[in-house]
Amino acid sequence: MNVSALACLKMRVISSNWFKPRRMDFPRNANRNKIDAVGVEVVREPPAPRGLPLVGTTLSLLLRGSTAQLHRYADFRHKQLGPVYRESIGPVDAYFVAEPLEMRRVFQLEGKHPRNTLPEAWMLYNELYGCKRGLLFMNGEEWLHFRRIMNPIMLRDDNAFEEPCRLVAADLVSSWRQHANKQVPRLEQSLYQWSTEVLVASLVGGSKYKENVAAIRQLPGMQRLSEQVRQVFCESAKLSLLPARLARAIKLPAWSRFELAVGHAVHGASAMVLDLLPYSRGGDGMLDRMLAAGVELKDAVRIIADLILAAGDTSAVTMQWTLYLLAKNPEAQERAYKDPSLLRGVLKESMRLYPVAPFLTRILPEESRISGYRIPAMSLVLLSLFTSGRDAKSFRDPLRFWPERWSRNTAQKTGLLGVTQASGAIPFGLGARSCIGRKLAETQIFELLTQLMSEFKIELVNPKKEVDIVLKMVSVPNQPLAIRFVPRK
Ligand code: HEM
Repeated sequence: MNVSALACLKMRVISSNWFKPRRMDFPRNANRNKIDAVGVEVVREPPAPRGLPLVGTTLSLLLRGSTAQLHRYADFRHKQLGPVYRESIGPVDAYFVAEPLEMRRVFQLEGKHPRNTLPEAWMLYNELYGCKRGLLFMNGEEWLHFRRIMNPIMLRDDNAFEEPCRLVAADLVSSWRQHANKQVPRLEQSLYQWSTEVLVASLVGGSKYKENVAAIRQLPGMQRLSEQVRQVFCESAKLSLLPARLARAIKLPAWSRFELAVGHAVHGASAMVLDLLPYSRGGDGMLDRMLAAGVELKDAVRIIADLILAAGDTSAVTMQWTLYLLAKNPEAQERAYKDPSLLRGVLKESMRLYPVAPFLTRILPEESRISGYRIPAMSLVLLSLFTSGRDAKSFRDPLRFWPERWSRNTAQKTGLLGVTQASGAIPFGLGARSCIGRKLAETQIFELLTQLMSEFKIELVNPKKEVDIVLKMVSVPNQPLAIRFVPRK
């Protein structure tokens, strides 16, 4: 990690302590029309829910499950107020947008140096420790400089991620073979380990990783790294319900645990990059390519350390939702087994229904119009991906897990069988600041699914038990997934 980037962070997540309070810069009454001097332009204010004196709408949010269910709360508000509305949640004043074309427009309005928001605790940590971090935390010219270097390295089209992803997936599937027919133990931990190893393998490149896999696994920090990354997410999630500065000021154990977890993960990941140097030289991995592109080692270390964090929860959690959906829908699973080209649709459906980041955030630099509503400069805009991904206007039979909906069909305007507006589902974001790990994430999930499904059926241990989203920084299952893999032969 939405540390989304570290979070991709993941950031994505909003809780009441995420943002600093902003001055209310226009009156609260919704839909107040304004006419300019020549009587031409009608500027509307977005609708806003009515709140109680002093507490505003906090009570409604609490009754609907608090910030752990913010995606459902925003969904309820969209149904009540429409695809664009404004609400203050705690100290945070935000504009929520769920209309696909208007969401696209937000990316056009984001400016040359797009800004999103990050959890207060992460920012506070960096401030206290004077930490210089990776892409997720950079802004302005520094971000643009490194992003331009990293784009061709990470979003390239030469299938360079395939071999590292294949090798790491083969190891995981082989470890799962020992537990065939039984509930997979420590599923979440194994998937964190898988995403961390995929990143390490991609850093050194497929052939170098193959040559040195035993030595790399023996590196002192390697065993601990995925657990350190997982801990950052566990501790960040706990802290996301409290104002971080207050938690620190009153010496809450949650802050100390968070500080410790981030310290371990950032140092562990940075040390790992240095340890990998001798193995990556002369290969085609990301690390060598970054250095060849002129990135100084100290910058490569901080950028990669954050990639390791950003990759951990996003890929691991997306894979959990994908396994859940396949197990819950055995017929769709059989169709995807028989026709592996459907796997693309499987992943798209999983991220549409269960977006790891249920909200994308942007701070728009200029005063803008969204759906005709005035959005003042420097406003926080939240794109409600949970709502837009489940909207019948964009997706036929929207709650159905239907991988074929993404198959080509020329009779449809979008060219896709069950999709009316594809930008209703943008799990990696759009535009210049969209997820830089997209290609790696897609490749690693395809590789693991391909190997797993060719050998096993994926089943739920308790098929009747419904699993739902809870927001803990990102959208995670509200209970540990109980899955088993049943050999096909
Ligand atoms: C299924 C897996 C993943 C999902 C759903 C995901 C999603 C996202 C989202 C929604 C954003 C913010 C985009 C925006 O604000 O427009 C983001 C940013 C980011 N992601 Fe991912 N991500 C995934 C995997 C990864 C992986 C594997 C890596 C690292 C290799 C990664 C690295 C990053 C970074 C560094 C950023 C910040 C980019 C910037 O600010 O320039 N992500 N991701």
